[in-house]
Amino acid sequence: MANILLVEDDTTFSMILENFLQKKGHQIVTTHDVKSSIKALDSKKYDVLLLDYRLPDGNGLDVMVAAREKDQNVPVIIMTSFNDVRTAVRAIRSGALDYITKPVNPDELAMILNEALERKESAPVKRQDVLPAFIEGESDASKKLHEYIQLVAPTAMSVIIQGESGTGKEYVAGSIHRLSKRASMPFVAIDCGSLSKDLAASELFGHVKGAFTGALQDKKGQFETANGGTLFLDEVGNLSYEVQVKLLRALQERVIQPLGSTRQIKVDVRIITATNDDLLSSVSRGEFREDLYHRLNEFKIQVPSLRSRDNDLQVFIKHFITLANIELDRNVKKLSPQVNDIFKQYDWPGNLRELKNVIKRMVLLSGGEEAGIESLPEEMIASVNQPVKQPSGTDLKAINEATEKELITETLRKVKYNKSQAAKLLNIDRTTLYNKMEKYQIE
Ligand SMILES: Nc1ncnc2c1ncn2[C@@H]1O[C@H](COP(=O)(O)OP(=O)(O)OP(=O)(O)O)[C@@H](O)[C@H]1O
Repeated sequence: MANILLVEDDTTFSMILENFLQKKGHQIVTTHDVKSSIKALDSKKYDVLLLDYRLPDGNGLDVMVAAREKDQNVPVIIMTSFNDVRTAVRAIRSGALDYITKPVNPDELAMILNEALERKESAPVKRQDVLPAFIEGESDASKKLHEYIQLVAPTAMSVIIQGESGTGKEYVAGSIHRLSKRASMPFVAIDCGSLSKDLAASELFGHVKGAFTGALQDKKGQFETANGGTLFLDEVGNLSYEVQVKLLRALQERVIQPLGSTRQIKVDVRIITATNDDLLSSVSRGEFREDLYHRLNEFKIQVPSLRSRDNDLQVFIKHFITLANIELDRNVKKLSPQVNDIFKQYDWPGNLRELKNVIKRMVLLSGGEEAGIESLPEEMIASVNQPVKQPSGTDLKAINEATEKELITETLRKVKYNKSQAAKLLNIDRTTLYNKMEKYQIE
């Protein structure tokens, strides 16, 4: 039995979900907008937050941020329409555990909920003693990636791993650790995106009893836990300025000081960080310390997007089918040729994570040995089959906007979503590009 906060503005759908979840033995509190959800967070601790993305007075991420601020670091599942999958990807980037596309399939929801409840104990810090299987891929981009991993792994260098959401940055970090001299020591992964500002310092450096309200006993920081091994800081750009200062000191002087303590603790930790964004632009905006950036950036690895990994798609499809078969006790052997075609054309904004999720859903819904098009979300099929619709008639403004949107999307795709390069090609400045991306909801 879990305590679930369900936030959904469609009251009929909300009731259906509530009934379904109650039948599974869970206790549900339902709210329909951001404001009442934030109130509901004050009255109770939840095990999972199940949040619709679009809400009348904001969106699901607003509720997630409020929860983090109230120290409710619970798993968050975002419900979104397939067309908003890019939004879901952004949600994962900001610390949500998973997303589910509407229309919600009950079996899929039950599966994701169970996973969330299982993982609840360990979020946002994961200590991995056994790292999962790492698939190398066959494309040129993969070969280059592995060359770099092997090159940097045995050294003591700090590494920044850059790449779109879901490309496998944490997997790359784990792989570096496994191939390093520290392999027999801990690998600790921290998702800085899901840590509230106050929590981050205590999570990293620990605290002593009474250091702040709520510090009821001494707590060891993850720096100490990872001593001798590797500390992986995902979404490092989200750390507050104060924590950045403390982190720099820890790296330069190799000592940490738990909050509220005068004790200095020696630590020997290799730091690997990951970011979705270009950290350098955060540096130029003054949001990320330049000295820390250089200390972290002794070596940079760019993880390729799935759409640029050519023949790797087939390798990963096979791998994820095997994983899903084991987990769901199914016997799917392959995807139908039609599905394969769609997969090749689709642009996978959520990269490997999205592929894994889509395949898991297909395996769950397929009874036989071949997963067919009927187990794919309809909108995914539509997104591949329908080119951008040009408005017809004489509405010049609408036609111009549609053309502009298509050109920006196409250019971004061409330069693999490098916004500086896209802005240059489009002959506009970056701010204009960002504004237009926002206007046309291009992620
Ligand atoms: N090389 C790989 N071999 C097997 N599975 C992989 C590999 N890389 C990624 N995956 C799968 O893709 C999923 C996403 O990977 P991961 O969490 O490492 O991405 P990420 O880039 O760190 O995401 P985010 O930007 O959201 O932090 C993982 O759950 C894993 O299942």
